Amino acid sequence: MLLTYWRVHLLFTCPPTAILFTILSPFLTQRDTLRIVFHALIATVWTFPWDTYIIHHKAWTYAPWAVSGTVGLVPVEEIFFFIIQSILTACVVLLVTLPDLPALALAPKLTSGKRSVRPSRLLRWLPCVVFLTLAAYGWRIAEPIRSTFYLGCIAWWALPVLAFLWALGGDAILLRPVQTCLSILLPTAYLCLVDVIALRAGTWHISEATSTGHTFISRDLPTEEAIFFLVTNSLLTFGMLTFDKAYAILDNFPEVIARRSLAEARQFGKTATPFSGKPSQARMARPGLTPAYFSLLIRALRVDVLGFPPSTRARLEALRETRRILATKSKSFHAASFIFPTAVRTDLVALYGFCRVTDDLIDHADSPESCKKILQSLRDWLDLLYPPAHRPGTKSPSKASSFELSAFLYKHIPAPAQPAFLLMANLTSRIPRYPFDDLIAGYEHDAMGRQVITTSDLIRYSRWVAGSVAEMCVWAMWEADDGAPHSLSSEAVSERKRVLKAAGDMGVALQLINIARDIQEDALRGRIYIPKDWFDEATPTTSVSSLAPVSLTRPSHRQMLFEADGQSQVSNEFVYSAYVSPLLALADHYLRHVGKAIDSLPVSCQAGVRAATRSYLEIGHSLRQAIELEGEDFDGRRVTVPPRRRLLVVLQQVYFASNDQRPRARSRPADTAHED
Ligand SMILES: CC1=C(/C=C/C(C)=C/C=C/C(C)=C/C=C/C=C(C)/C=C/C=C(C)/C=C/C2=C(C)CCCC2(C)C)C(C)(C)CCC1
Repeated sequence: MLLTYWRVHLLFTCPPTAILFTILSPFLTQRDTLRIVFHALIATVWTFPWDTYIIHHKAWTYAPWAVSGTVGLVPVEEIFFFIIQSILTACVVLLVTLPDLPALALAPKLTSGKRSVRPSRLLRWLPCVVFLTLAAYGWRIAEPIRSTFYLGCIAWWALPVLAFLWALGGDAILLRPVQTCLSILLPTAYLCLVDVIALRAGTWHISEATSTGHTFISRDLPTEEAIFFLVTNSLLTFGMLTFDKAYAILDNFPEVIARRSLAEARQFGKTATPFSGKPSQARMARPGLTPAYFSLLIRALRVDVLGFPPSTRARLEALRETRRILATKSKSFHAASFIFPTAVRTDLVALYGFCRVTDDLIDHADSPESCKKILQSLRDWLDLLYPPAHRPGTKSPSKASSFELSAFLYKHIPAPAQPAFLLMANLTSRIPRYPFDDLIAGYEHDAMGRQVITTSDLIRYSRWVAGSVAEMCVWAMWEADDGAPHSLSSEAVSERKRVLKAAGDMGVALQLINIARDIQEDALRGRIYIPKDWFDEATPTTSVSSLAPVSLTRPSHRQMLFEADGQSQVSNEFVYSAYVSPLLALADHYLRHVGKAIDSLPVSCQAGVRAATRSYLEIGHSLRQAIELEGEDFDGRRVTVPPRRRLLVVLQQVYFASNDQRPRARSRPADTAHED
């Protein structure tokens, strides 16, 4: 069977591209699509005239039976090749950089004190000089009658663009050496293999007169072809990573981009007010093949990262440190964050880092007084970040300067926690104050040893500690949504309110599952979150009796659990199932509207939220299974979900979640008359 040019594509270039595209599709953002389309376009525009020129000089020829038609001298299949290779390599870049935070590749880690910037400047400019020199040499040797024609043509055609890309993004590319090498070498190796197959089948032919005759690895692979794929994949990889650099600056350090107008400058300092639309100008630009968008990207790329002002540099280091802490202390969160688009991921790292370190500060406080001091410091921090609302007739309160913020941190917050505070300060333009206040109220509840008396106390507590965090995440997702409208209609505002309510409910549900899993562990730490009145046989409330009908009448339950406080172990006679099941039923109640609300989140975040929620719900599922099997003998051990099962659930949610598989309540308790 003759291997026509279309067959080469159908058999060898389309399938891997389709597979990679399908793997990536749940994670693709508008920006990614734009990057891919841009590269396919520019590859075609840049390569077509050059290809016409080398075909004209017969550097390469194609068998007439192998092509279906031509545009000028160039076969249509060849034009398709420019496009498909761009998509293939762009997908490889996206895949290998999926777990990255591109902001961290903006500048090398600050080591002891001030580092010399000379080596980095040298590395940024030296390759440009080398590329341009080689391009000039290529121009000299690219005479049509010489055996160096094809090699020379590749050099003068590709190397000036490589030099340009290196000048724009070389510093960021250098800091991602593994990702860069993989993105270039994997498609290069594969396309060389395809090339060998096509050359052997006679689909196309490289002229002996205009090539050096050297081969690489295989006898059938001319060195020029290997170099050709190496440089084209380098062009695509450098281009993709340079876009990443621009986005990292726009998303994380918009203040360093030259401000053009006073209005724009004001926007940078604006704090989020509920539903005011998108606050930051730099993030507001909608991706598109428009001059305005590209001029914004170029402005970002013109920033000298090594010359970042100290406060910006400090934030970059804070991000690095917070990410390091999360990667060691919270592996599952760290892994789960890969599912989110990078613009959201940085904010989620900042949020989670802040929650984690503030929780640790409270947990490790050595006395109730120091606990109170920490709580007060947290509130003072919020006052600095969110000046009180401006009242008519009074002087408008101004935001604290970065000097004031640093001075506050230095005085009141232990050094290891400071990076997380610094990062969180960057979120105030996207997340309003109220969920942070709620979180602090939750900390206070724990720190002051307050008791959970009623079901509504339990729900309020769960809203404070978990619902608040879920709402913060939703705010971060909206802000990073590049497809969101710039001003919101009244329907969009009510939709957002509904989503925020559902996010709060989801936080409550997940916290209830957490409590159900950790009853024993919490009791050993002196914390009991089961409402006290669930133990009270004398006055069972309607809702409690419907939720926990089985063993509330057992005389010794209340005593046993509360006696565990301060003792070394919890009695084995405690009937855990009597409290775990109602807690799970209550969680189901709060999950009722969650699935629908997830569908209203920015599309690029839906897979991540679904996967994170679903894998958490698996804990509830495992608890239920244990209770179904063991009944009243269930001993309250901390159930875990095996990593394989978790991975499966995540994959299923990311790739196959249909409406009936999305996170939702299992069943509705008979009586769900909870106050909340
Ligand atoms: C020839 C030949 C062939 C093939 C072909 C092909 C396949 C091609 C491809 C090609 C390609 C695939 C190319 C590519 C290119 C690319 C480029 C050229 C790029 C550029 C870029 C840029 C320039 C960018 C820039 C930027 C950024 C990055 C950011 C923002 C801003 C700006 C826009 C500035 C064969 C083997 C068949 C046979 C023999 C011969």
